[in-house]
Amino acid sequence: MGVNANTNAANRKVYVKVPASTANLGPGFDTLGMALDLYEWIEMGFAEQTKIHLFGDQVEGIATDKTNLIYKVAQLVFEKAGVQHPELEIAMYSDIPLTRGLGSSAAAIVGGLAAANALIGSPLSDDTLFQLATELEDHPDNVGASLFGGLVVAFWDGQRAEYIRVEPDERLEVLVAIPHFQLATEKARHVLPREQSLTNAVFNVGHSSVLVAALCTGRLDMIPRAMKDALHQPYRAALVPGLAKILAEATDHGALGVALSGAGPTMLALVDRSSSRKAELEQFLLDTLATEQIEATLLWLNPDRGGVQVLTHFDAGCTLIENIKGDVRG
Ligand SMILES: Nc1ncnc2c1ncn2[C@@H]1O[C@H](COP(=O)(O)OP(=O)(O)O)[C@@H](O)[C@H]1O
Ligand SMILES: N[C@@H](CCOP(=O)(O)O)C(=O)O
Repeated sequence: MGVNANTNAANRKVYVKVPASTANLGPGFDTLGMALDLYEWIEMGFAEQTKIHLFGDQVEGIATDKTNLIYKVAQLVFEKAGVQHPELEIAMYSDIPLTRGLGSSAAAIVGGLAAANALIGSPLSDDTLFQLATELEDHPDNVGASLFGGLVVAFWDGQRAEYIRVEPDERLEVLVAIPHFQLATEKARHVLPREQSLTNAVFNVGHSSVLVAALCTGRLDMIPRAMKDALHQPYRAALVPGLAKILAEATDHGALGVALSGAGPTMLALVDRSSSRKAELEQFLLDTLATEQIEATLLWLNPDRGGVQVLTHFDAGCTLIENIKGDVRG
């Protein structure tokens, strides 16, 4: 994370850009995450009175008072650093859809932590931010990916989270089908059984291990067999019409592997970017969801490799939205 620190300026502002993420990648329940090139931007500065401005289509229902998640995580950073800044001006623009399994809450947490830390001169290390983010999100897969970018293999034992970042294979492209309905992660976790069989545990340890090894060694041919799960997708399929068929058949239509993205309802296919079957895969996903009367948006994405970025080239005279349009998105 690059930081432009100037801690003394009361009118100082920082800007961060934070990627969306897909968690689990099938068998890696709560342990495998990949950052995606879909972003949220946050501007944060000190203020006399707290003001929160939200821009974009993906902000419905987000609080604009001190209950806002970004405000609250910023206060955690200040507390941890031993400073007090109760009044903040925050602006946020996001392209990450809410409650769809693309890590919007993790992006808000990571973006809020990174912005607040940069605002006070970055006293907290990346590892401290990762520990804080994992505790807040309750699992390290999304937050690790949004923080560090790329593919993050992680675990959390309730005390500490550990991770290894893996560079995603250049050949990997991602197709997501984002249904036009929301599914809160909390609800999708409630359908999971508290206890699992040894058979399921062994199935997932094996598949997840081989999937990680395949992703680390460029064995894309192994992804179709390794990207299978017994711990969460079978239970969550009841919440996402069409998921069971898509999981069973997408590899027959050109996907390397397919999974529920995070807790859903978005479905994600890994695709070899040189594949000649992209249109066939798109049609299969749309037809399957249409049969279930599910409207969905398809998006082609790439892995994000940089994770959260503290931006230094924003124009302090512009609003966040003007900056994003002008400088970031061209
Ligand atoms: N930018 C944001 N600012 C504040 N809260 C946010 C932001 N993004 C997400 N959230 C909170 O996170 C919730 C979605 O989290 P969750 O159910 O885990 O879904 P997902 O992370 O898959 O999008 C939203 O309903 C909202 O409460
Ligand atoms: N491992 C978690 C991931 C939730 O991700 P989200 O993007 O849906 O918030 C889970 O599967 O519950």
